Amino acid sequence: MPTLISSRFLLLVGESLHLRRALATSRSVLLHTSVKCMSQVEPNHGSLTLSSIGFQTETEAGNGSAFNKVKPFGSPSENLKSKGKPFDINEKKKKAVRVVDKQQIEFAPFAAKSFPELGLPHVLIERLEKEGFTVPTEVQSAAVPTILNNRDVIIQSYTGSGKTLAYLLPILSVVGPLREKGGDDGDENGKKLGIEAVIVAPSRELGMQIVREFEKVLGMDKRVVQQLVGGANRTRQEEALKKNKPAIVVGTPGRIAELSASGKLRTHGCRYLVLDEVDELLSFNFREDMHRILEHVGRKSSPDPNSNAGKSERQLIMVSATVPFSVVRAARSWGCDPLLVQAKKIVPLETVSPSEPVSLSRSSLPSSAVPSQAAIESLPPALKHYYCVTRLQHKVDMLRRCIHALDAKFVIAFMNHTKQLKDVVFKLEARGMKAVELHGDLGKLARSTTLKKFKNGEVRVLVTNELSARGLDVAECDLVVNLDLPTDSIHYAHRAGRTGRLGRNGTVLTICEESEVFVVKKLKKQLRIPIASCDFSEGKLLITEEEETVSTSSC
Ligand SMILES: Nc1ncnc2c1ncn2[C@@H]1O[C@H](COP(=O)(O)OP(=O)(O)OP(=O)(O)O)[C@@H](O)[C@H]1O
Repeated sequence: MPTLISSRFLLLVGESLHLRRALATSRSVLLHTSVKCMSQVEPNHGSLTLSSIGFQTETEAGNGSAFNKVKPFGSPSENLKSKGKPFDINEKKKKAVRVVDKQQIEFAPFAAKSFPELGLPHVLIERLEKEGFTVPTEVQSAAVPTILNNRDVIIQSYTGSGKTLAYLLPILSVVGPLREKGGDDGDENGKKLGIEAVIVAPSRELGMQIVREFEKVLGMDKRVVQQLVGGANRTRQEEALKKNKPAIVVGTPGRIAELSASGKLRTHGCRYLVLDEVDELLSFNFREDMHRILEHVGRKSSPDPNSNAGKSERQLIMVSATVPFSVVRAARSWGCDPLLVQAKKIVPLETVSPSEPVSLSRSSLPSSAVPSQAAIESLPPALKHYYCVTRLQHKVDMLRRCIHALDAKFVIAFMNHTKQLKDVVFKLEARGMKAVELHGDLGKLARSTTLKKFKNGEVRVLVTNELSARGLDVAECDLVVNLDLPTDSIHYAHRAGRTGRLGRNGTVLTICEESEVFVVKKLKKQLRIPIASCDFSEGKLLITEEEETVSTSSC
């Protein structure tokens, strides 16, 4: 349904882009060579510097074995080996019991290229090194040069693969104090250029997280980036815009549209418009605000409303782990000859058809598989998926037993209804497990304090709703639990993606009632992943059901 609505919205918003198309044709020749080179790059995990990204290797942990040789129980490869084995129901509960190892790295998504090879300014590379970013991820390696080539893009790669830096770095190469010509953030005459990049995200948390990522790279002058999220004091944001004259603003659709309509935020001369979690931004809720943003950001007003002459060269960057066809259609409508950029592939959007929204390698898929195709693409490869069955009233107890059995340290538990979160927190706390609730009804301050407590390890379990399913980046999160079933495979994938970030291992457990097992089996089929049935007994994870065949023929 949201997809349908979004597409209708797109048709309404449709705009002519003759000017940009003409310009893009000329520059596409330039791009061709680089795209060709990039698509030949093979990943080389040997170039990864683990210590630079804060991983602890098995060797460091005293195990003595190389981290990349570890194949933990239930890993995708191991589970696939069992495919086709007949499942003997009598063998139930007799399976070997193994404690799942913590935070191992199964598959690190790092590219063979280095940051200097991507064409970034020297001063920016120095900053990255200072912050411990030494090796770009595959999607960064593909996206950075493409964006630097002025192309409109959709960036699609699985959750936790570094999509934020993939657009942030090329923007900072052109905008702000680390840009190519260095010096200050003004033009040649030292005059401020106004807002040059607008980044839109669907939630305050995600907006704030993006600002932090910018600040991590910028380091020094925090006034370059201004946060414009809803729920925060609007007058203060207006004052900061006036005083600091930021080059980049990051915010939620409502607040950006509101400030734009009131004339306090002038974005007509803006060069970049980024839509992060674009599929979510296309939902009905954001329709009017997004309409305003798309019509005004980077659009110079012209005396003749039918003329494109006054329109500026805004570059459109759309980002998400899940790219359904509605996003492809949106990009075609708003962008100028956009490209689809994935970890190892860059293709023109024109070549993407409705039956194969983002993956050209899976062209044999029937159109009935399309809705879950976007979700399949978004799942980090190193996740392990389980489900266990219990009665409704025992779900929290099962959650607690699971946390103990896996010795999980950073747990995100998802529920569907805000009202129930408090009750779960209360039950966990009553059993001595520190927990906290996070949802949209909390004020901005309460939300950021809660997140801080979770991130710094003060609380072990974050009990939350769909609000946290997208974008939330807590590197150490080692367990995601569905206390309520997600509504579909896309929601499952985004929830699951809160763990297994940047190649780390992670576990996803769905706790359901007997009557809901068929939904889990449906998810398993749609996502083409093994979701093993399990139980928790004597502090251990027990696999209670052999994996059924998981079709990978088209993957
Ligand atoms: N090249 C890199 N080296 C080390 N760490 C990196 C690199 N790129 C990104 N990271 C870190 O990886 C984490 C995940 O990145 P990010 O949040 O951008 O992922 P994502 O693909 O946008 O995930 P999601 O789809 O869930 O929003 C962040 O903490 C980020 O700082």
